[in-house]
Amino acid sequence: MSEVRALLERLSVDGGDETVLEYVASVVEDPDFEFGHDCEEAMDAIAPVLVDSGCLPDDAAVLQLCRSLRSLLGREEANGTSNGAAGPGPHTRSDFHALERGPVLMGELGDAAPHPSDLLSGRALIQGRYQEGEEEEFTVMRPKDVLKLRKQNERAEKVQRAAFAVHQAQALAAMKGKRVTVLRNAGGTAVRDIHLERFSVSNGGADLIDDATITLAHAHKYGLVGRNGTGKTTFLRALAEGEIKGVPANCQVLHVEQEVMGDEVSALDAVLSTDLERAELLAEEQVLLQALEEEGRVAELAGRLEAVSKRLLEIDAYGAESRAASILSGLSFTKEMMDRPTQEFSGGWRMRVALARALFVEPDLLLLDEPTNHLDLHAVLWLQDYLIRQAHLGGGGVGGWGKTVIIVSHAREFLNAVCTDIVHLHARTLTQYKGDYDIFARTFKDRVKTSQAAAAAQEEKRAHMLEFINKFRYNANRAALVQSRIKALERMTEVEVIEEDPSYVFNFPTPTDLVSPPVLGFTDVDFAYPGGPRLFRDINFGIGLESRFAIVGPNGIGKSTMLGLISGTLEPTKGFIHRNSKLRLGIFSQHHVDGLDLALTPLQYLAKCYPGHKEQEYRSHLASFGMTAELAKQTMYTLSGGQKSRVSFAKLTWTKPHMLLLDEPSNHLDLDAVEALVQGLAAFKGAVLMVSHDQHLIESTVDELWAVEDNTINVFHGTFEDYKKRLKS
Ligand SMILES: Nc1ncnc2c1ncn2[C@@H]1O[C@H](COP(=O)(O)OP(=O)(O)OP(=O)(O)O)[C@@H](O)[C@H]1O
Ligand SMILES: Nc1ncnc2c1ncn2[C@@H]1O[C@H](COP(=O)(O)OP(=O)(O)OP(=O)(O)O)[C@@H](O)[C@H]1O
Repeated sequence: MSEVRALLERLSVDGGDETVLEYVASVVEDPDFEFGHDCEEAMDAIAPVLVDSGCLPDDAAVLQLCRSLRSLLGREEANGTSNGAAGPGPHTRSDFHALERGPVLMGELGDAAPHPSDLLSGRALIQGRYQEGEEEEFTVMRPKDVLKLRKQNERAEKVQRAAFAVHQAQALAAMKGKRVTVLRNAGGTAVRDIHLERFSVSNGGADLIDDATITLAHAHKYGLVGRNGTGKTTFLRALAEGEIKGVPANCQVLHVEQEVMGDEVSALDAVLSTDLERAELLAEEQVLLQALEEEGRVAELAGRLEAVSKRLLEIDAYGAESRAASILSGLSFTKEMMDRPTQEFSGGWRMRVALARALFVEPDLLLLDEPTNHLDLHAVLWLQDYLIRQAHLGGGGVGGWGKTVIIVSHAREFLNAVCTDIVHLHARTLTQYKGDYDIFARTFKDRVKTSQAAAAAQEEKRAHMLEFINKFRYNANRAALVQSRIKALERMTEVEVIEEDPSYVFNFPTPTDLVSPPVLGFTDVDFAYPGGPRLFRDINFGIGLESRFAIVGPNGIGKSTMLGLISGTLEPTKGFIHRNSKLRLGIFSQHHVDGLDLALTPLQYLAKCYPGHKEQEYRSHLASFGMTAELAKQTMYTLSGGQKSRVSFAKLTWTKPHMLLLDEPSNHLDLDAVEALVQGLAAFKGAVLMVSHDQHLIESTVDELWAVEDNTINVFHGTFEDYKKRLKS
């Protein structure tokens, strides 16, 4: 261990956090690292991460550490100004939080700014990359200043990366610490309605819900809807973490947000093991039976064995396995998959295990966060039926549902099928509506109209009164009337205007060049993953720039694989795929978030992916997918699901592709954004190929359905509704 690392460990609370200390050591040991005047720069770089991770209690402790480190590394300041008493450092934790909004960007450098992308991407002014005609837009900086700025940006990026590492470590620890258990009410009063009164929710300094009050009626199914980034997920988290008052102490709340941790336990056991009482009783039964057999202690053990067996029957312990299996099967697990260790499943499938556990546990309040995003159409239809059917059974208890559910979802059909009520998060308030999504949408529209009409009428009335007052103000005969108008005017209360959300536009740029046919064609293509079964055989088709189709098919049949073959990320095992060398593709993968560098801001990310442009270009491109200037500067791990999707859209369209390959593009997007996507795709002049189970998106954007079945792909002659019926049957 280096001396620096040892010093860090010695001065940290409880020896510090491994990841954080490694990071801090690597930062300060960098020969280019500058401590700055009285360790100012060092504080900038390491104080936030050390304090936020709990390694050091406050900035004062970090300042002392910085001074010790500087002396250890022999980087004392020449004038020796640094030996003052320890006190609060010049930089505070809020500086660090400000960094979550990105490092200093060029817009903040005023006229002295060099070409922004050169700095964003950490390159080039030094290499003399200015293009002709651009000189008038900025004053050329001295190379020394550019280097300094570049270093600042690099340092800021390092801090962002450390913050992200800490965030991930914390999320992992929280996930490990979560215990999901079937709780049985030991004679206490069953949980009925839940009243949440006067609560507020914020995240990273953003106020998301302000002084809201709602009642969750027992066994109702609530759809929680609202624009991307309004705070739905944050609200559910706060509810699950017990941060909102009003949830009774005996109310079990379960939030299905993250997949289960992968280990050697099978999917079926991962579900069954949530019933701790059952597991313990079964184990005890085994021990008792064995003792009876081996030691013959009948008189001593019979009583306990009888009690254990009675309780096992009471809790339907022997029916649990078939119940767990039927849930997993509904979520598209085959028998073989149920016995497979969870560590062998992808994130999406482990998410389904988490969902299966929650359905098995039947908590008093179940919180589902965009459940349909992880499911294939078959599983979505099953879940929909499961929640409705079980709800109608009512009453709860083993086998029944009848518990309260809040579902965050942007899937209109799903919300309509399942929800009894809608909770709308809008303008930092929560409003409850009876009925399904469509009823809510109509009612909300009416409320907006009515409130605007009432406000307009009020305004007109006010204007009339003012006119009267002004006209007769000096008329003694009308003095009483004027006085009464003034009083009435004072008494007039403001009419609350419900603002509609501003409309979105998604702008898919039109390619500036054309590609002549043949654009893309499959000739006798076969495909199998190494060691896997053959997924496609003898596939032949062509795609032009006017093609618009959705690939449909049951789960695991090969839809995403087909998109991979079309895009060239997968090679056929036999046959040939022709792709015009001029063809540019824009690919939105189902797991697009995995491709984002979450420690960066959207601006930094675009500049890294496509260097050599002005900051304003990146900004306006991000804006064309609804990313505001604020969001463009926020580190991406702090963005909501829908906000991250927008960054992916911005990235894939930067090159002005001729063909869009979209795998579940509407997942995470709010309904208005899906509408913007529909309009954007309609206006797009190029090919659109998608995999989706979003009925509205499919019906409004593609001309054909291509169904994958029996190792081949064929045009399906019928609507998506027809296809759904076929899948259900
Ligand atoms: N550090 C931060 N600084 C500023 N804003 C933040 C920070 N962290 C989170 N936020 C904001 O808080 C909000 C959290 O959104 P949340 O994920 O709860 O929204 P959501 O309604 O679930 O969105 P979606 O529909 O896209 O899933 C987002 O707008 C996000 O940008
Ligand atoms: N990289 C891989 N290596 C091996 N097998 C894979 C790989 N990716 C997918 N598979 C398998 O290939 C089959 C087809 O997968 P694919 O993801 O194309 O199906 P899909 O129809 O898109 O499914 P979904 O609806 O779940 O997205 C599945 O059985 C899957 O387990």
